[in-house]
Amino acid sequence: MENRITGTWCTLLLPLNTDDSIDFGKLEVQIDALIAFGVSGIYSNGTAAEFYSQSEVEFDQISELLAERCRANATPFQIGCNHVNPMLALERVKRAAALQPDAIQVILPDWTVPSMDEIVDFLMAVQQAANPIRLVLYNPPHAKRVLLPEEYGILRESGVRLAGCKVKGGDAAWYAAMRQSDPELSLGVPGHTLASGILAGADGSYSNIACLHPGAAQAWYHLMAVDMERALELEKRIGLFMEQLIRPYITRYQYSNQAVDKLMAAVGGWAPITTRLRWPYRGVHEREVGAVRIEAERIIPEFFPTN
Ligand SMILES: CC(=O)N[C@H]1[C@H]([C@H](O)[C@H](O)CO)O[C@](O)(C(=O)O)C[C@@H]1O
Repeated sequence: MENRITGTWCTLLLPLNTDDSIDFGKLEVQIDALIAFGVSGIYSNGTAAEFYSQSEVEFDQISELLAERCRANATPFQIGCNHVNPMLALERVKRAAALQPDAIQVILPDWTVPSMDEIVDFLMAVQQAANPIRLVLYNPPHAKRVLLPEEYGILRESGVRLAGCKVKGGDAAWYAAMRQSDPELSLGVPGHTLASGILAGADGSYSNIACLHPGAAQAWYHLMAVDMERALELEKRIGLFMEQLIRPYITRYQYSNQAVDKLMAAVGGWAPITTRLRWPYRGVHEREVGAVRIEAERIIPEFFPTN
């Protein structure tokens, strides 16, 4: 089982100046803070890191910085090579592979719905470009095509060897079908339900609540191994926090997932991250941060350690 991708994986979040340029100094501080918390791993360029609006030069700078800091500190890292343009995604994979990450993440081609044959063609080329670096398929619920468990089996039979997937998860039948399709696939699920996810058969998470506090999210992951009952009790309160304080920004005010991930980081205050998102997406206003923090501290004090 030692090859499985487990634990709490923390996303990078782009620190942006008021002209929308990236503050690389602050990004380095953020990466070093994540490393100091001893998290299971760090990844770049998911949705939360705003991969969809980076230039190729910025992509390279971010990947190189992450690789350099993680390698110096023996911290596992994955590079997101996601791009809605499959040609550019493939080029990103070639450049990222040279940095020797623990895995490379890719999304499926995502403008028109890809057929299964097209998906296999895409992933076979990506696999060859990444070799020997392993692949994680980032297939979120909002992807144009969300793969069914049996389709992971088709990928495997076609020669695509995925190390992991980053997905929404599902019920007991979904976990059983995934295991049957590809027993070697590490199942990475959302952060705020990780304890029940682990009970059901997940390996780890690409975690939203690690944005709130990476150290607390990691401690929660460790708690799952020693006292699942307490971990599940904390999950209930994390759920309350999400429902009461975070989800309304999405459902009522139409903010994006990445907007609330950055809001959580600003609320947690563990690194210099503001709520700003790159144009044209909107971040939650900074003035909301204080009020959310007061309420959040009441519900999940574990995420606001004092030292
Ligand atoms: C609820 C939750 O944890 N959301 C996280 C999602 C899911 O892990 C993924 O979509 C699989 O469902 O991934 C991100 O968007 C990402 O990697 O950028 C970060 C976000 O915080």
